Amino acid sequence: MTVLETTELYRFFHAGDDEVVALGGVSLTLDPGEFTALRGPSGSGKSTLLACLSGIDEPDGGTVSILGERMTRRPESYRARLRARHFGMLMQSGNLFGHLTVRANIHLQMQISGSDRPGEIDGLLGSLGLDGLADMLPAHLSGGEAARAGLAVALAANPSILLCDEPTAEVDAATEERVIDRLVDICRRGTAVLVVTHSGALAARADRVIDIRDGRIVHD
Ligand SMILES: Nc1ncnc2c1ncn2[C@@H]1O[C@H](COP(=O)(O)OP(=O)(O)OP(=O)(O)O)[C@@H](O)[C@H]1O
Repeated sequence: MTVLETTELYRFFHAGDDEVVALGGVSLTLDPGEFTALRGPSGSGKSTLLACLSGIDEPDGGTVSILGERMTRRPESYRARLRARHFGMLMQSGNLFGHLTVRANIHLQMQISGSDRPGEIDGLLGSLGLDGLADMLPAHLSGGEAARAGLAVALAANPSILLCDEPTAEVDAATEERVIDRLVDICRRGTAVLVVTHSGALAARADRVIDIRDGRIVHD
């Protein structure tokens, strides 16, 4: 079964008299175990698309369905429930609570998603090159470490779909390979993974590369 399906997604923003078409009719499906890279220049609509796919933002037109259940045009509380149940997310704004350690952030996500496995936290961090950082507060991490800690939180949900915005920004090549290995690993266990990236190394390992320009898919 398709994990996520969108039909003709539109999203408009207004600044004074000007209208920006952030999404201009995006239709796509993501299947279990599929590793998809999403590429596009700055301002092409990548973050807007992730926000609409996850129900954080509501598109102005079109539908999003997760495992056959429509998410669009539902109350925010309904969308939030679907998001908690099915999605792992690493957004640009970050997804770590600043007053909790990395370990507590991951543990909280496990509890929210109903699979409390605290014994797996150190292994998860190790697989992302974050050994020894479990008891740090997010403010004490570098940008790249914070992004990977955010990815650990997203992975801890054991999600049906994982959405990541630039998970390998600010990391060296060896660490990037570890992160990509971890993404491939969760895909092989059935998660649909969609990653916004500018990384050639990541796109080369993806099953599928989607290019977006001016809010439209120009290559899939
Ligand atoms: N809240 C908003 N209000 C007004 N315009 C917005 C808003 N969010 C996005 N936009 C506009 O919509 C377009 C798409 O933005 P979006 O952030 O989705 O692009 P992006 O591809 O993620 O860019 P980047 O790679 O720089 O993060 C841009 O023209 C942006 O200025």
